[in-house]
Amino acid sequence: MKKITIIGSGNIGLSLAKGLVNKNYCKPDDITLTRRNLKLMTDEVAAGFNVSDNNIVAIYNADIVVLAVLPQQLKKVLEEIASSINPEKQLVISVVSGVTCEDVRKELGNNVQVIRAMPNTAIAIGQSMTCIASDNAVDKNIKEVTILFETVGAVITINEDLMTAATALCACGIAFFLRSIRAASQGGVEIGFHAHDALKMAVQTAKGAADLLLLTQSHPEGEIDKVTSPKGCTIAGLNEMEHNGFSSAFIKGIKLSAKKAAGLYND
Ligand SMILES: NC(=O)C1=CN([C@@H]2O[C@H](COP(=O)(O)OP(=O)(O)OC[C@H]3O[C@@H](n4cnc5c(N)ncnc54)[C@H](OP(=O)(O)O)[C@@H]3O)[C@@H](O)[C@H]2O)C=CC1
Ligand SMILES: O=C(O)[C@@H]1CCC=N1
Repeated sequence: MKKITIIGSGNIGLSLAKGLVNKNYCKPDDITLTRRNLKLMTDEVAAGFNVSDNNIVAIYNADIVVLAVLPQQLKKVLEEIASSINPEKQLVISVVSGVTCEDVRKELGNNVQVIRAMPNTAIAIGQSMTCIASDNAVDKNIKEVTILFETVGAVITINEDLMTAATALCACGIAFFLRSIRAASQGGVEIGFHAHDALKMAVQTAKGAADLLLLTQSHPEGEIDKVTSPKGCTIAGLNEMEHNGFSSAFIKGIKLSAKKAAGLYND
């Protein structure tokens, strides 16, 4: 089994580690997690992961090195590990937003194979939408990374210049859908349900909507047409939402996130 070192064990680094173990891609002992504040890793130690606050030592035996620190923290990490990476044996995966494969190679060396991956936090339960891209990785490595991320969700390979768009739509996107579920539950409370019931009803309704599209490959508007009875209450609510800018707000939010994602490295 390949050894994986994840540099930066925050929200997405940990979600990835947990997802890979939950889906039996590897055992906790195959994964080394790093962060500076090791005191916050007691749960991960108890779960059997290797932990370290020394990135150089942590990557020594790794086949795959995953970069999962904030964009603003990356340069320091790359400078630190540059002379310890072995381009012949080690593959680098970066999930860092707004940082190109070339940016990573500028610090690590031109012969290092770098693949960018953009997952979302549903990776912890094997339900990520992950986009991957590379400008220099060989097919064998792309395939290996595809298989890794397919064990924890769906994967699409895209051109690298679409990576910030993928960040907005999928990685940030999960927050947008979560907020819409929260908003639906708040509406539910106002029309008479207790909060926990309203949330459960909103969550299952959202899941049903997503599964309808996934399982039948139908178009959202086709499914909406089936709900909106003439002169009915659905079209009344839907049109009220649109008059208040629902679709427009969503689209504008995604566009702003994509713009912001592109500039994070030098922020
Ligand atoms: N959150 C998300 O949903 C997604 C995030 N991303 C990208 O993933 C990256 C991480 O995001 P996120 O997990 O949210 O951020 P977090 O702040 O939650 O995690 C970053 C982690 O990096 C650690 N860290 C910082 N500096 C170092 C260092 N020098 N060596 C080792 N570890 C270090 C921090 O711990 P400590 O301070 O203890 O060192 C922290 O645990 C970002 O680039 C983000 O753009 C991509 C897709 C989705
Ligand atoms: O908000 C962020 O910047 C990160 C990148 C994608 C999801 N979270």
